[in-house]
Amino acid sequence: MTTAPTRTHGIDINALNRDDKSQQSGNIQTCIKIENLDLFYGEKQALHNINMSMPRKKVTAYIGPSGCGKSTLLRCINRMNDLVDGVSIKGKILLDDEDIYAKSVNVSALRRRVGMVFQKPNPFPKTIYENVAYGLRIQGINDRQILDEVVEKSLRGAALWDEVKHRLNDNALGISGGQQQRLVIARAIAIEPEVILLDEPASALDPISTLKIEELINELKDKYTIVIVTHNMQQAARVSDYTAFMYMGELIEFGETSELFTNPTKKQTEDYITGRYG
Ligand SMILES: Nc1ncnc2c1ncn2[C@@H]1O[C@H](COP(=O)(O)OP(=O)(O)OP(=O)(O)O)[C@@H](O)[C@H]1O
Repeated sequence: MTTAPTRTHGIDINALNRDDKSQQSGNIQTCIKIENLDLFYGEKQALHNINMSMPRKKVTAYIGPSGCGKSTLLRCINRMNDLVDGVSIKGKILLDDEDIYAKSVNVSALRRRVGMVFQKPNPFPKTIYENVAYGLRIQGINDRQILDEVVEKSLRGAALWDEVKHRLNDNALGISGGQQQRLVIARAIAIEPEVILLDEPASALDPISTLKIEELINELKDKYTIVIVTHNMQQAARVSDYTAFMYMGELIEFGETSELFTNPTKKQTEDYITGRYG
């Protein structure tokens, strides 16, 4: 009889993020479905026929070597690539069964449903309070009581409240990088999105701040569908339920993180996770 190994390819299998309850129930709903997606920057094709279904209230990680298209694919989910000159996109992305590239879609409304956090924390040069209240204010909500409640709830949701509750009127640029990144997450959740896109959210942070972001991701997935781009395979293994491995603009393999890291079906995936290239 063989015993399952506890470490494979440098990844601690026991540390893999597992959600036994939902897997046992088999009750996994799709939140985002990508169908036959091609993306071109001018003449150059950066994404080739991507197909995947990302489950609701789970964390999906995109991994792969530099330049393979992870950020490009992530940015398609809230149409951030629309802002890049010369981009053309074919195929579909369905959010709750609605094509987000349909002509009728209001892109601002889409971006309220699909929040995004970037690699480098980007708080506005305003107070901590006003950073979190920002999304409500631009919707015309100025009622102090409502704003107070949302600011507190969002900062608590981003695991930052206790650290900043006495300095809400301080400039957000004066807090640490790790705190700024949690503040940006608080700003994103204040408008109650359905999906949160995280583009290497911890790569500019120290190990303790990184750990806090990872713990936060674990808490946030109770409420939100999360997609994270990471260079760090250990991080993907720790925080995600599903992992997509990309290579040269193609989706090579997508599946449960615990499976993909321990039992990849494609040789390219195995080569990457064992450090043979990338
Ligand atoms: N705005 C742009 N204009 C032209 N080409 C671009 C643009 N953004 C990305 N690319 C190209 O598209 C390909 C995919 O880039 P992308 O940034 O999505 O990869 P990535 O996997 O996220 O890389 P990294 O891990 O280095 O951030 C690369 O060849 C890149 O040079």
